[in-house]
Amino acid sequence: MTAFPLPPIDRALESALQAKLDGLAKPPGALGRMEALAMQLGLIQQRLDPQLERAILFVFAGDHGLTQEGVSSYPASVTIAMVQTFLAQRASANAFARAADTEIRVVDAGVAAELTPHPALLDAKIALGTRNAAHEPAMTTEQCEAAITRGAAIAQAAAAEGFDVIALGEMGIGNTASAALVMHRLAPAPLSDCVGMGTGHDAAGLARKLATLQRAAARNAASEPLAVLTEFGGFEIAMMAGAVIGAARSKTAVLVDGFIASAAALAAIRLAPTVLPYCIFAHCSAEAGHRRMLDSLGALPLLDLGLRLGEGTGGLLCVPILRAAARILTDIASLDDVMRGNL
Ligand SMILES: O=C(O)c1ccc[n+]([C@@H]2O[C@H](COP(=O)([O-])O)[C@@H](O)[C@H]2O)c1
Ligand SMILES: Cc1cc2nc[nH]c2cc1C
Repeated sequence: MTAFPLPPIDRALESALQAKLDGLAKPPGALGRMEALAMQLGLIQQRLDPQLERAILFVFAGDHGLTQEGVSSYPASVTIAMVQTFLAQRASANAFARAADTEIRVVDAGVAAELTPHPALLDAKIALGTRNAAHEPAMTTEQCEAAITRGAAIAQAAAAEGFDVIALGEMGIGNTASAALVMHRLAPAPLSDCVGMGTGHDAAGLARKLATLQRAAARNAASEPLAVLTEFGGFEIAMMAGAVIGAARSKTAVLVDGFIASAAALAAIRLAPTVLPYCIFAHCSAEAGHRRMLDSLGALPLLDLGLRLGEGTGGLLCVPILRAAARILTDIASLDDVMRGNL
């Protein structure tokens, strides 16, 4: 399993969607990028009247062996503590999810502890954290493939359940280091352009993180997406990459959050370039490499609010924007009807 064949999105409806958008009771193009978003949703769902009401956020959680090198300013134990916080409905993502009327499920992709079962926790654990990518491959090829397959299955099941959009969030201390290595090889871009402050480093911490990642990168020259994920990825990153592929297979929009979720989308796009039109990039994170990563995909994020939290917080803020975009095509009268008084 190293190929993920997916036919290109069908653009046959494009001209009918454009004609419908142009015929609504507003000057053509006057809703700016919201119209492009409406078009994207119409093409994803293959409908002139796309529906976008039910949203779900999956928070993929995983631990990283790289934390043994001091790449994060927080201890690895924060990952499990935050998983408990999501389940207690008390994290930032929970607050934003309530505001966006969106369900959250937490996915244990590879947290370094056995977790107590919970109705909102999906056990998809590949292993108790990755290995230390500074010294050895983060995971085996089998683990990487299992994570991608599981992520795809999670997204496909959510689409079958009736969710109209799948938002990707993550939690994993050390995962900006892993995502930086993935970006370095897959954007590709010089490592120094991919490494940022993560949860918060001073200049010395940032220099130490870059030096550690240079050592990790020197260990292996992988440039194929599956090999890059195996060498440098995290279980939550590989699983989110799979979720992007699963959403695209299900013709379902996928809302990509910040730097780490985008690195997963980048890996999915390198594995299967035809998934790109299913991706909606929520925001540009304050993490240093994110703008360049988005540029390398030709992606224009919806928001730029200086967020650098992850958890899917940026994606959640975009859920109402997506709902409004779909309603352009379902709720607005045509200019013809307006001029004829046909309301
Ligand atoms: O989404 C982002 O752009 C983002 C940027 C910086 C940090 N984070 C979050 O912070 C954690 C990773 O930071 P670090 O420094 O431990 O690598 C992880 O839990 C992410 O959800 C997320
Ligand atoms: C407290 C805390 C919450 C987070 N949420 C996502 N990444 C995080 C990192 C920390 C440190």
